[in-house]
Amino acid sequence: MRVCVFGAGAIGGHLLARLARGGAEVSMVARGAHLAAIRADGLRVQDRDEEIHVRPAASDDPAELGRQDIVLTTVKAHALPAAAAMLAPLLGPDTPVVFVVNGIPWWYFQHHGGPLDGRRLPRLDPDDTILRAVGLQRTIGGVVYAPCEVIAPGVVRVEGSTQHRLILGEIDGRPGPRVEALAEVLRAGGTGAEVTPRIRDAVWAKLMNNLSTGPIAVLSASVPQDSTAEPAIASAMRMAIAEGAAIAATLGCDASIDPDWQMAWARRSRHRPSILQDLQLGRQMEVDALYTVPLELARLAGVATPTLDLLVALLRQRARAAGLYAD
Ligand SMILES: NC(=O)C1=CN([C@@H]2O[C@H](COP(=O)(O)OP(=O)(O)OC[C@H]3O[C@@H](n4cnc5c(N)ncnc54)[C@H](OP(=O)(O)O)[C@@H]3O)[C@@H](O)[C@H]2O)C=CC1
Ligand SMILES: CC(C)(CO)C(=O)C(=O)O
Repeated sequence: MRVCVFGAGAIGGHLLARLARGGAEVSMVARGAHLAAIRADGLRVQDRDEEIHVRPAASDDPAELGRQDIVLTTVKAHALPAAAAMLAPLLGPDTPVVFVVNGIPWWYFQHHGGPLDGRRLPRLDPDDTILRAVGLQRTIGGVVYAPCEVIAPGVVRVEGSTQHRLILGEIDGRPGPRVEALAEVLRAGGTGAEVTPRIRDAVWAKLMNNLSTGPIAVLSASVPQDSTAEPAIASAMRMAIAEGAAIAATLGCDASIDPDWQMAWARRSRHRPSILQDLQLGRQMEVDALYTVPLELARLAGVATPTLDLLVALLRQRARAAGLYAD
């Protein structure tokens, strides 16, 4: 199976290493110092007590990598429109594209059913750029659990505080050999992979994690383990989970998150949530998919979210003040 990971930073590097170990013929689109390091010395992924060293074909020009059996995009949500516009050389007539991304994905209401079916999310896909470049037939949803960080160009570290897994789902819920085949290679590579007919449930379940830990991490400049030690913060995290679950339920999803499990994870985690990494590294912050849009959906669904309203307003203000978000 020829697989290209477009935007192989932290998450993409982790998945690429597992795909390579599972037997896929892997390539990656990257750029800058990270690309230069990988071209010179391969990609090193430190996962708990082992290091996976791979030497994938790597380029900033997809035309050099050619047509693939499957493409995974692992760029931040705000980088997707530009990335989508570059995908064409990687796509054969039937090449699927898995969008591995946190937050509400651009395709959320496509094949959704009911009165909201087909609704666009212009904050995530302005002018339908992604929709037009990729199309719905190719689109597969991807939700990932794996706390990762690029710790030096060409080097990714994966934290061990959670069970690593990629959850895959066709956006119309049909069972599909293409998602099963990818999951199989990932499992062979030693990481978790699941296929679900209800990918939107998985989107919301993961969002509970980001809603409860991301804004607080940014505002306190702390990892979850340190924040949860403060009772008032831990209580705000529980409120955020309850409000997020209420939005999901009103939109017909089961976020099926056990708040005690989520809090127990937070108490163990010394991972810098990726939104805090963005702030501290001076990178554009992934605010809209993870925070602005979920609250817009809350308003659409008529759900009150007072705790999240405050946390997200403060986060947006912090991101603007840092010059890493404009809106
Ligand atoms: N990190 C984590 O622990 C987790 C992250 N996630 C989610 O996964 C997604 C990816 O996050 P993460 O891996 O942390 O992000 P990273 O920034 O580490 O990786 C994205 C990579 O894509 C590159 N990129 C972006 N646009 C292009 C382009 N046009 N051409 C070539 N390369 C490009 C970036 O390069 P450059 O740096 O030059 O912009 C960067 O190397 C996000 O939605 C995030 O929320 C989910 C679970 C955990
Ligand atoms: C918090 C975490 C690691 C959850 O897997 C995440 O999604 C992120 O860092 O953005």
